[in-house]
Amino acid sequence: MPQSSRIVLASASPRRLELLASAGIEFDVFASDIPEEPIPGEAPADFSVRLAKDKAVATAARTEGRWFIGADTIVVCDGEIMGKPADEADAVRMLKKLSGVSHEVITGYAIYDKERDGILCKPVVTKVFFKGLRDDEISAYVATGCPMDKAGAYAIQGGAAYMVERIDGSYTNVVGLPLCEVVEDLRTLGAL
Ligand SMILES: Cc1cn([C@H]2C[C@H](O)[C@@H](COP(=O)(O)OP(=O)(O)OP(=O)(O)O)O2)c(=O)[nH]c1=O
Repeated sequence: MPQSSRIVLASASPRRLELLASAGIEFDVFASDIPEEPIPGEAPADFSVRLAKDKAVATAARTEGRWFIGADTIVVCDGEIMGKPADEADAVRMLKKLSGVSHEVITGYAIYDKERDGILCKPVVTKVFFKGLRDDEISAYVATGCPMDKAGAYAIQGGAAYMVERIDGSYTNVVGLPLCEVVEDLRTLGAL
């Protein structure tokens, strides 16, 4: 594939890589290093889209390629934006808050076309309903270490699968990349 037509996934997330690869798309991967802090008063969806854009554009500035995909996943529960937990105590706190209630998972994504200097970006929202969690379920799950690099301290595709009663919306969006939307946009842009 010529350098100029390459798709680049601007991410260190193994979940995003697996999802995009599962669609049969050829791409390169370069991790971005963007600070992930909300601006006071920033709406959750705006925050996730801003980070997605920053990841895509920052990676494009230092890497060969044409289309750069950035994404950011957050959990929003009762107005709180949950990124990755700071430590195990924070993971326990997050899971206790998610127990027995519904929350939103928002993945903002951006596709930056370096050649045209244009960007397409949007947030995708999935509603997730958790069963009530017992304290021993939470502590056993946190002890696995799995929650530590996941927004909201859980992985729907991993050890937290049994905690999810149902979802309303895209499953791949919860895992980290709304595949249906991203593939459709790549086609519309002429990247595929
Ligand atoms: C809610 C949820 C999140 N996650 C993951 C997806 C993301 O990798 C992570 C949220 O962190 P992000 O900051 O969105 O992504 P990242 O730091 O892992 O990767 P990068 O910024 O380099 O693209 O949480 C799951 O794997 N399963 C889930 O059920």
